[in-house]
Amino acid sequence: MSVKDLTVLRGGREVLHGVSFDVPRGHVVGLLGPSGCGKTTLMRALVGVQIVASGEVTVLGEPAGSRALRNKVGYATQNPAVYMDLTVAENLRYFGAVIGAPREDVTRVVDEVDLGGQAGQLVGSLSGGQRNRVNLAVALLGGPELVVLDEPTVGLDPVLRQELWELFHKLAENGTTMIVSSHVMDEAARCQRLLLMRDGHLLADETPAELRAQTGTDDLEEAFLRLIRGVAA
Ligand SMILES: Nc1ncnc2c1ncn2[C@@H]1O[C@H](COP(=O)(O)OP(=O)(O)OP(=O)(O)O)[C@@H](O)[C@H]1O
Repeated sequence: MSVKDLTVLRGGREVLHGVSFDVPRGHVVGLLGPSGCGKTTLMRALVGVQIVASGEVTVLGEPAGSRALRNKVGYATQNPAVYMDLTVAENLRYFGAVIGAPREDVTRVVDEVDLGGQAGQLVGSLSGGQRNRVNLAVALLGGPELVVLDEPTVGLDPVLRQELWELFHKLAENGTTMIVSSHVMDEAARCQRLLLMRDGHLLADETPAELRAQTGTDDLEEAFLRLIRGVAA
């Protein structure tokens, strides 16, 4: 996947200012940065639903959003986009049918997000964290080659967060590229690559080890702050 000189305007204001990076397949990539820095906008451009002012976004060798990518890219938005008056399984069967996923995929993704016990429950009656996991399960239907997840671990307890990160790595080991956004730096250490953003600019594109070495601290939150101060200096 490659992004070249991507500029995006939202509400008449430039919110991404010429962002460029490459992501190799089968990596877990963290997209990190403070609220409002442009993470969601960048993710929208990757899945091809964002109007871009200029630049190029290429996904699995195709222009982002092209028809050939329809079944190859999974996207979970920050706010769950599932039907409240359907059960977990009904939602997954419905979205699976839309993208032509095999029926047995429903059981697989329900297990992956650990919602086996809630499969027959109405989504409207689930907790916020469980609802987020239904949203995540939808993104995993059909076994996409690129999965883009907007803050998938918000509101989850530490055990579940740990399990989801293990799932992301398992999927990546099988060749899926995972782009996962977060605004909490303690998730950064769980990623193989980090894209650090601030105010619509990409500040860094490196591994956690490289970031630690470059900034001279083991604490990734502090590393991010040092990077910002360095850029400002
Ligand atoms: N529909 C819109 N109209 C105008 N401005 C927008 C719109 N959507 C987003 N923006 C602006 O674009 C910038 C980037 O927003 P974006 O949602 O990409 O940030 P983010 O890093 O994902 O934030 P968060 O972590 O809070 O979700 C922000 O300044 C935001 O106010």
